[in-house]
Amino acid sequence: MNYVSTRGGAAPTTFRDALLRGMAPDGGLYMPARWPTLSAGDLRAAAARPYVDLAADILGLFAGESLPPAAVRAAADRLTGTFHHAAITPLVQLEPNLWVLELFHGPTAAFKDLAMQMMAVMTDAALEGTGQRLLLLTATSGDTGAAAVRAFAGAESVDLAVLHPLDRVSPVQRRQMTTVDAPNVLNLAVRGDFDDCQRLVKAILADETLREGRRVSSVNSINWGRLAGQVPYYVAAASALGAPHVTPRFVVPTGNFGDAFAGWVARAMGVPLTLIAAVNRNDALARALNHGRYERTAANPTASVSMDVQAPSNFERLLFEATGRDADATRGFFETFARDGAVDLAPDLLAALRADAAAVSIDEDRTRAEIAHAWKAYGRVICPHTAVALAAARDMAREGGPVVALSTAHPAKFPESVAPVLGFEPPVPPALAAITGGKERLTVIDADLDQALDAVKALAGASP
Ligand SMILES: N[C@@H](CCOP(=O)(O)O)C(=O)O
Repeated sequence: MNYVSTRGGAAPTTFRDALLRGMAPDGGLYMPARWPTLSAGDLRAAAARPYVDLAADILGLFAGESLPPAAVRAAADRLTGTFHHAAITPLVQLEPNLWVLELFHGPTAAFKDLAMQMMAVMTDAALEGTGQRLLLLTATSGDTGAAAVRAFAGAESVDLAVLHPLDRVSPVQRRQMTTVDAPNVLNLAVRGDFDDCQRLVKAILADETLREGRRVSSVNSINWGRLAGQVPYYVAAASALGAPHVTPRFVVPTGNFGDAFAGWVARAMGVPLTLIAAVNRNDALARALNHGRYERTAANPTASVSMDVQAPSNFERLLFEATGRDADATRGFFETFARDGAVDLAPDLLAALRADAAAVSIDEDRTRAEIAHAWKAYGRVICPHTAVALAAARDMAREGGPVVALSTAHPAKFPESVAPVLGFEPPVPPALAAITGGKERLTVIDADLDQALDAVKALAGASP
């Protein structure tokens, strides 16, 4: 299985190399050269299989021969030891046509653990025997950073730099990242928003001087390894609902569009499903799909902090596909976007994008109302991100056919948003029980490439 860049200027490469690069050297994102397929029989069987078996098979399809099969199997098996639910991703029915897919039973109580735990094992395998050190970078609006710190803190051959927007992640998310005392982890709190952090990560990845003597990659969903690890739960859930004979709608709370794009991938592999991205009032994606103009604005703080994203990285993958894999058009689009901050979508391109995904924006009042409704109607305490998805999903369930809202994080990560609505604090799950005290370690920087590079070079022991 080969991987190609969305911008067409990088040589095709392997899964292993894509994993260890994070982004293609031409600034594009890696995509499989062709989509592996699941047969109708695979889909019928998936629901009855243990999640880790399904995950191992799907990861194996993407890894090809570039990683030993035993490493891929060990990556999937890691979920058994680290998740607090036997089903790993339980699907829970709320109403006749409405389900939530619980993705928060991992060690940091967010869906990011599903792929991140597997990436840690695959990364070890990819580095084995190379004698190389790997510098990993991640931009986070809260959940990815926590999952990355948990997965890579103390890793022998890895350094990890996590950039989060200062004061714009929840206190629990921040402490999950900053109270871990590991010499290979650096937390940078950036005066800016998530998009500034992601821009800095992409710029650091492009810095050739850092690459002397080490590999440099990212554990954001720009890395294909992250997306591959998020495909299995779509397959498992669709199969449980009757695929291939049923076409469920998945409503995905969306920030960087990685989770939603993993759903797109499942469909490309043969899973019948419809994709709806639910965003908060940071609605660049919804404006693009609904009004035809992709425009970056500063991110607004919301209760669903992890979705405070206005330049979702994986829109590039969706656009690449919607252009019929036209790398020149994709490169041109994102160069214009980087320069002007806005691009109008041509009618045929917009139609192709709309055939792939829909998007709805849920405001803060509806988010709070949905948290209240979920408690009153179902006795469930949900996080603000889940509330954004569930608000949209409930509307759709009335139209008929199965609708699944992805429940991406545990509410105890966001007590400051949930408690004022419900009048009580969300119960704390085992994964979060230990995160109350502890000294915090973080360095505050401006949204400035030189400051970020200096800090990252100090972590990696590179010459300034
Ligand atoms: N929602 C994210 C933002 C980064 O997303 P990713 O899936 O690209 O890592 C977060 O919580 O950090």
